[in-house]
Amino acid sequence: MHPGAAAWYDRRTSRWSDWPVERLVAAKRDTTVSVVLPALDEEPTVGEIVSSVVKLGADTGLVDEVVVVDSGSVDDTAAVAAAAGAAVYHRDDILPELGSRPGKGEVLWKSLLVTRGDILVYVDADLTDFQPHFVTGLLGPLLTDPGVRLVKAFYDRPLLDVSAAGGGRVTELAARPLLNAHFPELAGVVQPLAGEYAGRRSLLEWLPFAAGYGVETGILIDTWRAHGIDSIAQVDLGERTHGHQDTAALGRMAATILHTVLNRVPGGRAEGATLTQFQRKEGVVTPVTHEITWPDRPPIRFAG
Ligand SMILES: O=c1ccn([C@@H]2O[C@H](COP(=O)(O)OP(=O)(O)O[C@H]3O[C@H](CO)[C@@H](O)[C@H](O)[C@H]3O)[C@@H](O)[C@H]2O)c(=O)[nH]1
Ligand SMILES: O=C(O)[C@H](O)COP(=O)(O)O
Repeated sequence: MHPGAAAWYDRRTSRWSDWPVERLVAAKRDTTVSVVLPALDEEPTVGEIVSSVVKLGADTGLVDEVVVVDSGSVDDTAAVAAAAGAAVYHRDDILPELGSRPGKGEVLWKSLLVTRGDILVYVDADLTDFQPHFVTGLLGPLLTDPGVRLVKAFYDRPLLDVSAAGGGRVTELAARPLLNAHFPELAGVVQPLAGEYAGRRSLLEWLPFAAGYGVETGILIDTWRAHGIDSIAQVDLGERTHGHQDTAALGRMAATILHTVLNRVPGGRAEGATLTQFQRKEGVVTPVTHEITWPDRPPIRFAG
């Protein structure tokens, strides 16, 4: 590992149990916290997560608002989330004059306009084992160290037998090799694609947001470039289970992440914005071309 990355790993890695609720309550004072769930057709899971975060807020005061940003769901995600106590916004209703692009990056970017927290905690809406310590663990380094601006989660994924402590397939086959090659100072980040992370508004409002599934990789690289490695911390949250996509969908995710990384390499540039995959249709192998990326959204400070 890059020596700077190894030293960072030792300094900036903690476990959720290092951050007891009482300590965080004492440290929070007048800092406000928004928990944001990006959601595309997550009706089966979103309600339970929202209820659990709302209860955490009511019990401890650590969460000031819970917001779901709907990414174009066709199921009852929005109604279920609202019934569970979230403020729900549809992506098309935020900055409507700019239209809406598909993907997760868009809704995280737009979430900055409908939340007011000094700290934003992002949680995926498809988790099947959400626990309140996902939020408290991510808040720990931010509430106790003013030098920390971004906190990434990592966890075991018990349903997969390969390298439970590692990331998913895109993490191991694309994101990690790319980051080690182009940004070796970030090689100590256990799960760069984790959808659970928290950042200061004062950081996030000044960053561009990469499209779709490039958003995590972009935020990580851009935070490191703007503020250095010690502005980032990571927390072991224990175990996490979530929905899984098929290989073709993950191929498109990997392509988006490849574009995000290459566009941040000095002098680098990814060509095109499409990925051609192949399907057999009525006995004939047929190319299918997907749009996989769009230009970054600019820092919301310049767009809102
Ligand atoms: O167009 C989209 C696609 C996804 N989501 C939501 O984003 C979250 C994560 O999406 P998911 O498809 O479950 O991602 P994974 O396949 O699990 O991908 C992993 O890797 C991605 C790339 O870094 C991260 O964005 C994810 O958070 C991380 O869990 C979920 O709440 C989705 O509903 C949207 O809001 N809009
Ligand atoms: O995080 C990742 O690398 C991708 O989302 C794939 O995860 P999975 O292999 O757990 O489905």
